[in-house]
Amino acid sequence: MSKFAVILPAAGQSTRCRVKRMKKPFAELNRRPVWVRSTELFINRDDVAQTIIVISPEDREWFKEKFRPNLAFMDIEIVDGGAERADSIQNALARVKSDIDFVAVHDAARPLMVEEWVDDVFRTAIKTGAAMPAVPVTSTVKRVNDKNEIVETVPRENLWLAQTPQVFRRELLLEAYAKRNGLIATDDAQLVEAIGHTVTVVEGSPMNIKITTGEDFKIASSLIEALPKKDPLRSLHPFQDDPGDQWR
Ligand SMILES: Nc1ccn([C@@H]2O[C@H](COP(=O)(O)OP(=O)(O)OP(=O)(O)O)[C@@H](O)[C@H]2O)c(=O)n1
Ligand SMILES: C[C@](O)(CO)[C@H](O)COP(=O)(O)O
Repeated sequence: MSKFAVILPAAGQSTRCRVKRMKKPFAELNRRPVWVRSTELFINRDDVAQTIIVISPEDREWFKEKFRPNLAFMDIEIVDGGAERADSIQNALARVKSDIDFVAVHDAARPLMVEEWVDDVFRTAIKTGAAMPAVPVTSTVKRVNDKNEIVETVPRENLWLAQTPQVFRRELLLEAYAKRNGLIATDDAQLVEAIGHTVTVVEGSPMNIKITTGEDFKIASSLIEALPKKDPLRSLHPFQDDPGDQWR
């Protein structure tokens, strides 16, 4: 069985969204912290051998104290975040063990992923070396200037919205970050593309939203009940190399 490390970036400043003055990964979504929802998806998987959460240095001691009960039951490493998301990932990547085959990077601010969707991305990454979920753009796309005037209608054919977890062979992601040269990439796939490696998209679900604003909390709260329920028999047979399932 391939061994995966999971990196959960949770070190952002959450400038677009504070809930009771708390940064979004630490706020509660339907009575459970966002970061816990995002982490528990991975921490109990048989194929996940290492879990790292990235926390801003300013939050580190507070985080360890506030979530001591949760952390007590999780074999999870806390790494300091950086100024940009890519800096945070780079810090965590340096701690990934050498016997890890694949690295999955999943925004702690995306608490609505479900197990079978993760299986699909993991399975595709095993086959291709690099995979990520995305959803096709379904609305018309406009480019707008700073006066809110439309300057262009962007052709939306073959445009997809990237999501996470983004999953890469460990050596590939290490090479991509080693050649980053300070590029402020907004996702990890961009760095892998930049070194010429194909990244395969797995069609995802629009329900796998990233909590960015307060409105997203309301959307996420209502979506939780709509998520596919976990198949109780699924965990008895972790995925093998069966044909890639389509997202339900
Ligand atoms: N320097 C950073 C920036 C972002 N993130 C994490 O990357 C994910 C996606 O980033 P985003 O949604 O942009 O979060 P913030 O940067 O906190 O949001 P904002 O831009 O509103 O400050 C989040 O889980 C965030 O905590 C991180 O670990 N380190
Ligand atoms: C990684 C990501 O979630 C893919 O859509 C997105 O790029 C994160 O961007 P952010 O500005 O750091 O939220």
